[in-house]
Amino acid sequence: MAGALVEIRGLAVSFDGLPALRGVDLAIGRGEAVALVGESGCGKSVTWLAALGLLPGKARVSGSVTLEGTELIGAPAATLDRVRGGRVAMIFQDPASSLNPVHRIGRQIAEALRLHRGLHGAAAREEARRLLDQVGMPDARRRLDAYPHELSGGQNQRVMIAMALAGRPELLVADEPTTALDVTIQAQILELLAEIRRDTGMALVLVSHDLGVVAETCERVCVMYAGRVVEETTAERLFASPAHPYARGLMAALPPMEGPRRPLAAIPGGVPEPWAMPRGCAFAPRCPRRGTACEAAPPPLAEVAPAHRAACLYPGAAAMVSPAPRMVPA
Ligand SMILES: Nc1ncnc2c1ncn2[C@@H]1O[C@H](COP(=O)(O)OP(=O)(O)OP(=O)(O)O)[C@@H](O)[C@H]1O
Repeated sequence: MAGALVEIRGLAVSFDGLPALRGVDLAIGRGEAVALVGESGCGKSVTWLAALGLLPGKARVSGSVTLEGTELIGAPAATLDRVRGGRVAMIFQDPASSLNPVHRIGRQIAEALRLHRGLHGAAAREEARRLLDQVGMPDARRRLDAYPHELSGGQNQRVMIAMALAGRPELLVADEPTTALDVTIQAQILELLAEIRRDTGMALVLVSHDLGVVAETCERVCVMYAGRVVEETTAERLFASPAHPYARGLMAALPPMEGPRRPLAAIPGGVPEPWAMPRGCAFAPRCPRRGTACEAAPPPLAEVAPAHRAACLYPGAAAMVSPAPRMVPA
């Protein structure tokens, strides 16, 4: 993507010699909202933890992640410290485990403001209050003195978002930000993220396994499978005409919006274990449309239509009886 804010190329990660990411390619434009979806363990979180240098020391990382041209993989700790919580912020599923239980939330937000904006004392406290107001915390001034255990899960997630905003990020990565919350609160938090994006122009990456959440919040969707991006297009197009059989399976597993209830179509089989990764397409063992070519080498992520890429030799709508493989340049 020309002039991308973040460009990820060939990102590979392994733990103890076992692959978790196997060459992820992904670009995020300025102000864009992109969803990363896929089954548990496909590498959605590891992608961003690797990008921000947050993986444990045993992780082996290769490939490239650039933030407006600055390489982050292997960057000095000081560079990563400035980027994390500054230009790129990340929030996680369980706010309680990210907040410090023994410090008042005002102090925790003020600390983020000190680190990333050099604010101290009354100025930091006033800005912390403003941020809590911005994230819709009721009675923000009084809440500055609360401890995390005195707030609800939804309120703690708002605190996490306020802390993330403290560094005026250009990109917020929200990793399953609503999974631990009940349904009505989920909707409020998603609306809040959308509103902040509109107001600040920051880009948003939403990591989620919930396609409903994705459809409402993001313009573009990247579907991951077994450590790779297998399809990437607009949310609208993905829902209307998914090209990769895995994405088609995910769509078929969605409950209908209206009309009579029908049983959920499950994708038979499971994600391959890292120690038994197929040589070719990782989805081939589960794929109703696989051909012998699929087992030879992993298909590249290639354009199937304008602004629509899929890593499949037989992309498209109808199941074919005797498919002819798509020609891919060597
Ligand atoms: N610290 C770690 N040590 C060893 N393996 C790890 C570690 N962190 C992640 N992995 C492995 O990396 C792979 C990708 O994990 P990741 O958490 O990115 O998946 P995910 O798509 O975000 O799943 P979920 O939706 O469950 O969060 C998994 O096989 C996981 O077991």
